[in-house]
Amino acid sequence: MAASVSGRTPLMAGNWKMNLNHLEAIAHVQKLAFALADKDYEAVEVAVLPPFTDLRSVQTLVDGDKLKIKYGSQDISAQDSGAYTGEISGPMLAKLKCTYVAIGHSERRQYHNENDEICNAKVKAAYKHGLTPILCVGEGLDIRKAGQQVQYTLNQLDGALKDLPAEQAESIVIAYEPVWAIGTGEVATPEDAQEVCGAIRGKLAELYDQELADKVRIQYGGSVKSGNVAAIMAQPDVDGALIGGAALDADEFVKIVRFRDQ
Ligand SMILES: O=C[C@H](O)COP(=O)(O)O
Repeated sequence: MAASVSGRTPLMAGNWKMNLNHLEAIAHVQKLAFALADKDYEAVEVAVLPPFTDLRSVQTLVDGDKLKIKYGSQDISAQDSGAYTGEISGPMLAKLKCTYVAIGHSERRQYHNENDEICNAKVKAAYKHGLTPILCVGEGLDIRKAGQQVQYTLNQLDGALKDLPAEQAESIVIAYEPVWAIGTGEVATPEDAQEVCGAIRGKLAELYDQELADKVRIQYGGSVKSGNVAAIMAQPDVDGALIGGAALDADEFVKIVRFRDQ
């Protein structure tokens, strides 16, 4: 897989949220696999984050057809096992050969009251079981209007990475998702994305060191589409995108993966 000038391979991840059942998931991944060619995977890492109920089907397809698409879950329990009704554990996700797990998505923070402490425990649970976290951070509209987006987002980062050793932190993926841009069609400008993604890299250098910070991939998320992805990806500290709505359309997702062609 080829890396960019930065040395970081871009990661395009489709977060399906609560969409597509397991049969639709198979059809969708087959469509992606048919459209994507070796040259796409050489330039970009491609991943999907389906609902839990789809993961076994996606695993069977990816394994059986030896697909290069990676997959992961949208959440993980901080616990390994036990009386936690409705939760899905790290060992279960590892058994399904998930590569990634999204942690702290703003919808989890908003609807399930997940705070930085919970995100921190989930990040540690992911590493404990060999899963790579995609840690989501980002400010709401009120914070943005107050001009506090950088400080707010860095505080979330700081909290979620508490006591995380460098050997783990160096492989984490951070997704900067301004909440006001999620599912609204209101995309942050490339400069808005760079401001916070650059600050995230700076914070990683402060918490660890510059070498580690330069390895970490930082995605932008929030109304990413084929028409705006190239300008966002042109920013020096943006190494991919976490795509919601547009990832549900296979043709559109493939165009996003091929952002270089635009
Ligand atoms: O995880 C993905 C983000 O929440 C972005 O969603 P969106 O592309 O539908 O705005």
